Amino acid sequence: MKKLIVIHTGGTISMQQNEEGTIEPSKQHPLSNLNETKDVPIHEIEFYNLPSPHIKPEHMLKLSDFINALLAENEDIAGIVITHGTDTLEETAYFLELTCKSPLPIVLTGAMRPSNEIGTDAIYNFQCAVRVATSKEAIHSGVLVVMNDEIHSARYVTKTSTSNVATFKSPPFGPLGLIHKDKIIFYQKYLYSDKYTEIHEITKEVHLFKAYTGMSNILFQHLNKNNTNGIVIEAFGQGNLPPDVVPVLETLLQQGITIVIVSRCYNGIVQPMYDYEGGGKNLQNSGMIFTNEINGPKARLKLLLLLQKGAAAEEIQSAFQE
Ligand SMILES: NC(=O)C[C@H](N)C(=O)O
Repeated sequence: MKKLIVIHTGGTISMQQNEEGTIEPSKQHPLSNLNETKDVPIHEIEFYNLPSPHIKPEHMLKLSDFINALLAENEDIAGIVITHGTDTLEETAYFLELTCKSPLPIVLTGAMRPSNEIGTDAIYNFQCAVRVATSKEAIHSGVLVVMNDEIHSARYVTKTSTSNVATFKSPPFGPLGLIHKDKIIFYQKYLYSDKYTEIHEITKEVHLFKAYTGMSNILFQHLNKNNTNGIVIEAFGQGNLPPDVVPVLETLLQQGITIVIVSRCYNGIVQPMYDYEGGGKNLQNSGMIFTNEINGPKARLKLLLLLQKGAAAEEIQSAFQE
């Protein structure tokens, strides 16, 4: 029988509530040796024990290298479950989507309440992730996130509530599938596929900004080609910015800094519709790249990987059109 690999990285799912009611990392992983989750042989690895706000792209790269090597060297693996803090889970999931080669299920899960708190979702989410990662339907479905009886794709999933257990949603299209008591059903097929990106280190700097009314150019003025390789901006609506920031952004473009525009709306697409100062048409004419269906943090990771691999301007442009 093929085995399941479980990789723990930390987060609330790895923590315990103490007597004061606050949540802290625990020495012994609370989900280790859980008999009720083990219908398949499980090989467990404590890769990190980090709250997810401590996770950096460097950690993600190490994890992705480890997974690629593990799957290349072993034929007896059915799938992989990764436990992770929920704050940045969607970023690690998308990084793995961009950098892991295998069609085998890679499923991330986490918890909003630690395993010793009333109403914990830790054990249940873990058990569901194990079921999905060992299901045939999950093969060739991209990197998945399993929380609260739902299966989401790494590309679309996002954390929407600070504390509710039903926090993970895929705003544009909903979950790919649902986990029922006796079966797992995929209701949507994941058609999209980001190209595999191979990188070996992280040295590039990509910054993320969010547009707001009266946005000042003060922050952009501190950027230059010596401290910045790329910028992602969550722009207004269909991809528009306040006019005041445009001249400084154009200067940065002239220095060879790549600028990618996503929307700060979580539904709909960006498109160069408006032809006024700061309007999308003007931004695109200046050389900014528009991209859809990924949020700011994910676009930032994608740009980081593309720049890191040394992709030329046309390759970056077409990767963001995928
Ligand atoms: N629910 C959680 O896991 C949140 C926690 N702060 C983390 O991301 O590590």
